[in-house]
Amino acid sequence: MQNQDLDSASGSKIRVKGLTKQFTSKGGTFVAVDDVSLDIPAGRFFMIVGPSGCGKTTLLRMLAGLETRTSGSIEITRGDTGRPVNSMIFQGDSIFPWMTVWDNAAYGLRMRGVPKADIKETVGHYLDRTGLSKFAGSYPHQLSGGMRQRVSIARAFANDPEILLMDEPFSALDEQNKTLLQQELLRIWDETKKTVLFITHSVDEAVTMGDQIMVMTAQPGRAKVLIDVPFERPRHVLELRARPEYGELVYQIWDSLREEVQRAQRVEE
Ligand SMILES: Nc1ncnc2c1ncn2[C@@H]1O[C@H](COP(=O)(O)OP(=O)(O)OP(=O)(O)O)[C@@H](O)[C@H]1O
Repeated sequence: MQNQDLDSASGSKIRVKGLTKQFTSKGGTFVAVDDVSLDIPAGRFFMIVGPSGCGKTTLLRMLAGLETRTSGSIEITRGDTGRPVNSMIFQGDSIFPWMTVWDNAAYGLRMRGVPKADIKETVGHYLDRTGLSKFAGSYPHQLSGGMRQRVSIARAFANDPEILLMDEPFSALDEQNKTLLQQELLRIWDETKKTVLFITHSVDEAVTMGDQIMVMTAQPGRAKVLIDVPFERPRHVLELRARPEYGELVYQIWDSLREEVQRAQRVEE
């Protein structure tokens, strides 16, 4: 099933209605994502938090067109510029191990036949913004995990998609690297204001990065609550986390998430 194009006059970048996904396994049929509806305007940094197994990745994969949907609709606004609809960044390595940093970052643009001079300018810009210029000729195995995720970020932004889909991109990183990459992503995002859907397990990450947070229920994954994040941009990660209002919002979201995490644990037991 193809995702449909959305009329740009509607003001929505992504509109999802009644999205549902059932999987069938040996044990029978179960509902992974249940009747999720979303209306996300262009330029929103939209976060999805929920307990393990609640269908976050399945939801993102349906938006990326990598997973069919059982019912419901997905509409995404597209310009007529030939840009890709989406770029994805995963938790693990989403870059090609046999390509240099430069070639990884340039991949999407080359595939689209973008003129060489434009590729040079765009890739040079994003390698600079991610601190990778010196490593342009390196291969992924020569880089740390944090640097490999920077390559993914550079590639995704260089690709200039309509929307960016991120599935726990920093969850495998240590705390220091995670904080650094969150700050870098915020800085790069501020320049482009792309529409982002970002999955995380971390309430802190959701509040630090997002404009709006959807908390999902334990399986079957439904939209439990939508919470606006009122903090101004540009954001400084550490300064933001020191603010009392930040702690209050984290607490409020945890309150909503706690019973879902407990419910998910009971399902697993
Ligand atoms: N291809 C598949 N076939 C059968 N079941 C699947 C498939 N993909 C996912 N599932 C199941 O659907 C449910 C939701 O999975 P999903 O990966 O979307 O959850 P998640 O919220 O992203 O989990 P986590 O936070 O642990 O990554 C899980 O029970 C998972 O086992």
